[in-house]
This record gives sequence, C-alpha cells and structure tokens, in this order.
Amino acid sequence: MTRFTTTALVRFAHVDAAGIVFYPRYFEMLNGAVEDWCAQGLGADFRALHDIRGIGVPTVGLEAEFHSPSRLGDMLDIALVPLHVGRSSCRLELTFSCGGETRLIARVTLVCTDLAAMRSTPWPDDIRARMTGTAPVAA
Ligand SMILES: CC(C)(COP(=O)(O)OP(=O)(O)OC[C@H]1O[C@@H](n2cnc3c(N)ncnc32)[C@H](O)[C@@H]1OP(=O)(O)O)[C@@H](O)C(=O)NCCC(=O)NCCSC(=O)c1ccc(O)cc1
Repeated sequence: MTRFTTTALVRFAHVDAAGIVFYPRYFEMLNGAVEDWCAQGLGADFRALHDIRGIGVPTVGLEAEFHSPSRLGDMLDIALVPLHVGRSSCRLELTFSCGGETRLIARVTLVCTDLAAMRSTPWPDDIRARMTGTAPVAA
C-alpha cells in the first residue's frame, strides 16, 4: 500500500477557549487530507470524482486516539496509509504529528458510492491500482 503525506496548519478557527484544537476540527483536517490524497495520490480530485464520475466517498467508520494537544500556528504533518482496500471500501490510518510528536491517530473507513443510486460501487480500476501501489509505471 502506498503511503501519502500532506500538512495542515492549525488556524484561529480550529482552536477553542483553552487554545487547543477542538476535536471535530481534526476531522475536517482529516477529510482535507483525504481530498489531497485523492487529488495528488490517486489522480482523482474531489470535483472530478463527484461531478464527472458521479462517485462520492462517504465515511462509514471513524475512530481516533488523541495523544497530545495542538495549538494555533502548529504545522501538522499528516501521514495517510491505506490499511485495507476492499471491493468498494477502504480503511485508512492517518497519523497527525508536529515536530515528531504524535497528536492524533485516526482510522477511517470510506466507501466508494454511486451518488445517483446512493449504493456502494466497486473502486474504479485506475483508483484501485493507485491505492494499492500496483499502477503501471509510465515508460
Ligand atoms: C455508503 C452507503 C451508501 C453504503 O451502503 P451499501 O451500498 O448498502 O453498501 P454495503 O453495506 O454493502 O457496504 C459496502 C462496503 O462498505 C463496507 N462497510 C459498510 N459499513 C461499514 C462500516 N460501518 N464499517 C466498515 N466497513 C463498512 C462493507 O463491508 C463493504 O465493503 P466491501 O466488501 O469493500 O465492498 C451506506 O453505508 C451509507 O449511506 N452510510 C452512511 C454514510 C454517511 O452518511 N456518512 C457520514 C456523512 S458522509 C461524510 O461525512 C463524508 C466524509 C468524507 C467524504 O469524502 C465525503 C463524505
């Protein structure tokens, strides 16, 4: 499986009165990392996925462990690793860290979904190949 990395800056709108990231904001950053992965790692940005291919990737499962707090201005490194790719689902692990300190580890399950039918549909071959690292290398 192919590892993907991206970053997220902790902004004013992410922090609470205690000055640390309010936990739902991590889930928005997580989805941002999934968007980056689709666009940069899988060659299928969200606009093309939704508007052209008619595919969405709703979340059906999510768990998270919060290891240490993040503060305004922190630049978070996010590492995304696919743990399992099924017929239409994929389970991902995302690790958020800053300066080598782990902040959050989340595991999320997404389902490739035909938006017209609102039913799961198999991953398209090109996306599956990029997810699993079996895409042919261009000559
Ligand atoms: C996605 C669904 C239409 C799929 O339903 P079905 O068509 O009946 O599919 P199935 O139940 O057969 O399951 C399909 C696959 O998902 C797997 N699956 C389904 N549910 C689960 C759960 N809870 N855990 C793990 N795996 C699951 C299942 O094992 C199948 O795996 P494969 O063998 O790899 O194909 C339906 O489960 C659904 O509507 N769920 C609600 C989704 C939702 O509302 N999520 C929250 C809002 S969306 C969201 O927040 C979002 C986040 C990120 C984005 O990029 C987009 C949207």
